[in-house]
Amino acid sequence: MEKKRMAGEEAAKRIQPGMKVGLGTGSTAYYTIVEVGRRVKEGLDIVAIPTSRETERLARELGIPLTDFRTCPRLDLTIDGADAVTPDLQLIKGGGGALLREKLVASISDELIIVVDDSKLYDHLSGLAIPVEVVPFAWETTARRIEALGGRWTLRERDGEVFVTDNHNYILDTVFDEVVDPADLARRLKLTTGVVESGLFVDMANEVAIGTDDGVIWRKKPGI
Ligand SMILES: O=C[C@H](O)[C@H](O)[C@H](O)COP(=O)(O)O
Repeated sequence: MEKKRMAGEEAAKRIQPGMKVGLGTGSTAYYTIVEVGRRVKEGLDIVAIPTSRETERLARELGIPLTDFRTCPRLDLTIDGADAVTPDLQLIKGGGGALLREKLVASISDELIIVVDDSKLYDHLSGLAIPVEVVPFAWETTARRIEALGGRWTLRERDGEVFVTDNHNYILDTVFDEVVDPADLARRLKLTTGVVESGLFVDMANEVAIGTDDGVIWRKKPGI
C-alpha cells in the first residue's frame, strides 16, 4: 500500500493549475485522487473527468470539479493505474473492470501517466490475463471467437454473480500464451464481433511512476 501511495501522490504533483485532468480507477489511482482532492481544497483550480462510477463518487466526495466530454473534448493529462507494464510501456488494464472508460479518457489526453507499485512490472505480456469487455448478448459466441485467436478465457464473476461493467457489459479475462505483438493482438480482438474493447493499452502511456522500496522511480516511453 505504501508503494502505491507513493506512486499515486508523486504523479499528482504533475497536475498544474488550470489543467483538465482524467482521473483513473483502482487502488493506486485512489491515492492520486485523494491528493488531487487535498490540493483542490487548498485552491488548485482544475476540472476532471472520472474513468468509472467509483472514481466519480470519490471525486464528488472530495469536492473535485467534474466536467464532461461535450464541454471538454481534450484533456491535458490522465493519471491511472495498470495491472501490467512492460519496459516499453505497453500496458494491461481493466483489473477493476474500468478499461473501456479508461481507454476513452486516455484517448483524449495529451499525456497518460501510469501509477503502479513494482509488482506490476513484467518483461512481456505473454501468459498474463488480459481483460476483454464483451457485450452480454451472445457472449458465448464471442468467447469462442476469442478462443479461435488463441485465448483461454474466464468469465469474470464477483460474489458468485457475473461481473457487470459500468457500461453493462461482461469481462472475459483472457490468457494468450504468446503475446509477441501486443498491437496486433489488440487489433484482432477489436475486430472480433461482440468485443467492445480490450485491456491492452498499446503505445498510450507516456510515463510510469513506480513505487519501490527505494522511493518512486519514473520510467519514460522509449524515445522520449
Ligand atoms: O479497471 C481497473 C483499472 O485498469 C486499474 O487501474 C488497474 O486494474 C490497476 O488497479 P490497482 O491500482 O488497484 O492495482
